[in-house]
Amino acid sequence: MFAVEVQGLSKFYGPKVALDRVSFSIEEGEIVGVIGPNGAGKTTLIRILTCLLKPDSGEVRVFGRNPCEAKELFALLPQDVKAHFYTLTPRDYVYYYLRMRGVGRKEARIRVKRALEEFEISYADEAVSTLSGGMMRKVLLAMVLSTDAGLYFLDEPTVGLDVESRLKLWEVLRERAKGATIVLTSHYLNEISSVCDRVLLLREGRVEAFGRSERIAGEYLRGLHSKVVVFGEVRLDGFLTRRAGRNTYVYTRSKAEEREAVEVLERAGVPFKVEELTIEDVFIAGGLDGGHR
Ligand SMILES: Nc1ncnc2c1ncn2[C@@H]1O[C@H](COP(=O)(O)OP(=O)(O)OP(=O)(O)O)[C@@H](O)[C@H]1O
Repeated sequence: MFAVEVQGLSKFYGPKVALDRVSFSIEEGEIVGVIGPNGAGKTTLIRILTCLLKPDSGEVRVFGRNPCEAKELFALLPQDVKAHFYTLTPRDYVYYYLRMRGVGRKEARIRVKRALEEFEISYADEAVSTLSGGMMRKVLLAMVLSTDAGLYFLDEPTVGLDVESRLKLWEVLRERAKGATIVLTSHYLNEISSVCDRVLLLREGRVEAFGRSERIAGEYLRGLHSKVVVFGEVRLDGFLTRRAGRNTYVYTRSKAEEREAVEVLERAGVPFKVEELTIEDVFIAGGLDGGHR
């Protein structure tokens, strides 16, 4: 049985199409990253899969059931949690969440300890009103992942997390995927491709691609060979270049072109680094963000 199955799913907000005949299925035990530019429909999709929003048309199945009848089988970390119980502590959050999901007192206490340790939450007994955004995000992650759900939906789990916490999360997710399915959205494209088995690329409400990130990158970046990251502003005529803050990305089409770019940059004495193409380049060089593909 598929963990998630979606057929011809569409969702409109008034005249606006948020999801347009979306179809895909996710195997049990997979980690799938839903990616796409702002407004692509990622959150709308997660909300429909978790019974927070009704689709206008199409079929949605979570472990073979309507999502609203499968709530005990999945756990959700929403994109933004607007209201908090300010006097409660991280320990209370995880504990009461588990109790609400029917876990007994003793078992809940064991799992709270494990979850707080797993995410290295050293502030477990402080009121959540004193926590920073990133600290709170970690608490919510520990809370959601403390359950033994068969399926986790994590909408932007890394927002506000520092690098170390992000890497920790990827490690926890890889471990958790040994017995569960995980669907997550994130804007950290390179990290998402290292943690996810497959990525679902949405654009303007449609499935643009679904598969291994290397395959998608290969397909969309056909004709490109490598990326030269130049630490500064340069103009290289005849090359596909993109400005990235203080850096310039120079895309080469062949090994010969890469050598040519390297020689020019060495002669000019500009520092640079040659990198392999990744899924992030699909957005930067492939024009998915700019919509001119
Ligand atoms: N409540 C709403 N009312 C009207 N339009 C909405 C509503 N929610 C989302 N939309 C529109 O639907 C489209 C998809 O939005 P959604 O939030 O699903 O995108 P997203 O991919 O999650 O974006 P982001 O990366 O910015 O979080 C967007 O064009 C958005 O403007």
